[in-house]
Amino acid sequence: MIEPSSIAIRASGLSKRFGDFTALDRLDLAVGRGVIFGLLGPNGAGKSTAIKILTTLLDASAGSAAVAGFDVVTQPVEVRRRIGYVPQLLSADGALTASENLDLSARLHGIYGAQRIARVQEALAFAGLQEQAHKLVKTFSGGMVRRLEIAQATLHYPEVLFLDEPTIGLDPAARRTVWERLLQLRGRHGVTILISTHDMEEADTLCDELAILHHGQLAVVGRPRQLKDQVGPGASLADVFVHFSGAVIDQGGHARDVRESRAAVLRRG
Ligand SMILES: Nc1ncnc2c1ncn2[C@@H]1O[C@H](COP(=O)(O)OP(=O)(O)OP(=O)(O)O)[C@@H](O)[C@H]1O
Repeated sequence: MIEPSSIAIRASGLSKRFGDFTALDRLDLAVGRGVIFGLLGPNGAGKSTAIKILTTLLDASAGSAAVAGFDVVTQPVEVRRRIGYVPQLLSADGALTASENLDLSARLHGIYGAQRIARVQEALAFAGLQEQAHKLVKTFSGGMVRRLEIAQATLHYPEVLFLDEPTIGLDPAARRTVWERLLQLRGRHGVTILISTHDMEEADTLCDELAILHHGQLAVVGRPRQLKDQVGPGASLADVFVHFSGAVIDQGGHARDVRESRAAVLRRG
């Protein structure tokens, strides 16, 4: 049993209906501080909907949620001050340089003067983009853009970071670099991280705990090891996913084809 004060994200009976369609159905979650938590589920399972409600971008139809100790409905400003959010679609501006993007994020978070200059430098170092600081983001690889976006989302030192499919469309090396950055944030700053992912390796190696959503409902929650043991001897996380969601996994270990995703920087050209 986790002590209430050490819970960074709590959802109770969280539901979302779009007309007659129920996208999220009475979701209960408790994510401890400093945990890297993965949300898995087939396309349309309700992962992004849950993230949008927890980040105050969408109102729930029923239930309640608290992030960093504040209610997402009654205290949205307090929640926003304490979270970072990396959305599924690109959020960095391709027509600006890395440095300008970070500067903009700092201003949006009310960070000014010498502190802003220092934070931007720190963020460039964190993203490994010091040498590209003055290059336009539209010239960056997908991995560089993602590292920049994570740096932008953490410039104000959030307690909780939400990432919607952070490594989708990235090559294995770029994906690992993103994982390293996330582990660094958790290790050095104790940031709680919630990610949605279709990538079984990411879920297995990066996440401390996982929840599998299916048709908007929580199918199962637990540590990767526990979930594999629950399914049977020698079970992989892909087996766990198929067992609890009934969905298929492609040959790359992904729960769906992601070719269409993140057409990346091209659309900014
Ligand atoms: N604004 C909306 N209006 C109507 N239906 C919506 C809306 N947003 C989401 N949905 C539906 O709700 C369901 C859950 O969508 P959601 O984006 O949360 O799924 P997901 O698990 O994140 O899927 P994916 O892995 O494809 O990103 C889907 O069937 C989607 O079509």
